[in-house]
Amino acid sequence: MNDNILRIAIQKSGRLSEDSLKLIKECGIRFDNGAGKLKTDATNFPAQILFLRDDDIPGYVEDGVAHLGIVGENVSEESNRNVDTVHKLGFSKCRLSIGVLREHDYNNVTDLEGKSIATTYPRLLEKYLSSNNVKAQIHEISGSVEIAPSIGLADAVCDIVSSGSTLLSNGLKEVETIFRSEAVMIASKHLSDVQKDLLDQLLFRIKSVQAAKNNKYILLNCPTSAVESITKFLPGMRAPTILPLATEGWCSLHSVINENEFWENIEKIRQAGAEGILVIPIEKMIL
Ligand SMILES: Nc1ncnc2c1ncn2[C@@H]1O[C@H](COP(=O)(O)OP(=O)(O)OP(=O)(O)O)[C@@H](O)[C@H]1O
Ligand SMILES: O=P(O)(O)OC[C@H]1O[C@H](OP(=O)(O)OP(=O)(O)O)[C@H](O)[C@@H]1O
Ligand SMILES: [Mg+2]
Repeated sequence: MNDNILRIAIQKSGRLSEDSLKLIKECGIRFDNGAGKLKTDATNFPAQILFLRDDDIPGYVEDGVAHLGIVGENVSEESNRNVDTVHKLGFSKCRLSIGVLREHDYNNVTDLEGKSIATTYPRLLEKYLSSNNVKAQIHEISGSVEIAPSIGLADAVCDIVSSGSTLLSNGLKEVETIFRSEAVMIASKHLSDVQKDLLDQLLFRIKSVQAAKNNKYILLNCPTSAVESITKFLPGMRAPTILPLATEGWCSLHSVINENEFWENIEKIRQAGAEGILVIPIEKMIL
């Protein structure tokens, strides 16, 4: 086996596929992923991409067949495989929740005592129930879980929820959240030194891509006298760039602004005297 390349397993087709492919491409790794291909070599980075069922990825990574994998934390935790979670990726956010029929008069988790619960996540469910001292019968099924109560297969379900529309359209209500998940990168515990170095390079690129998404480049004009108060809201990566304008007493200020604080800070900057504000996306941000 070649210890000098990174074999990265991603989901072949499903909820994680598009964002996983996009992330690898945004990291500048080029490869041909023609339809039906289950394995492809990167052309400009020592990596190979494997396209697999997501449930198989933690096992492949534990065995070292794949060195890295992108999966939901829910799948990684449920698999209980001996792998390292090296980075949270910020997409495919969802929760694992318990749902019961809407007409069920549910008060708290003890109402599940002696009930049957259909799920694809028996291990996570069992952990949650035993931490709440509840004994219920876990009925493991591999899909279409939300149908179970309406056909008499189980009293409750434990499945992935995002918008809640699948629960709603199957006559269910969400009563307990047992796990919050997002896509994560997992790594084998048996990487060679070269592979560890390649992983560091890849994580550096991923963090630069994520930082760029979370920040915007901002340019504005302001009276020179307002620079100090505006800078409080725009500290930049080190400090803002200040350039004089052709108009006496005015300058142009360039900085970065965090997406989460954007609207709140824009208002404060305007009140401090900024005008002609331009906000531009950043493609990569090297921290
Ligand atoms: N509705 C959703 N919104 C956001 N993320 C979700 C949603 N449903 C699932 N996920 C996340 O995406 C992962 C993959 O979901 P998907 O439905 O594609 O899995 P799957 O049907 O088991 O796929 P596979 O065929 O590869 O086994 C889940 O494990 C979860 O982390
Ligand atoms: O709360 P919601 O936004 O409705 O999302 C939740 C649903 O999404 C997933 O299924 P998916 O649609 O991926 O289909 P699947 O059953 O083929 O996995 C999950 O298994 C839930 O059924
Ligand atoms: Mg699966």
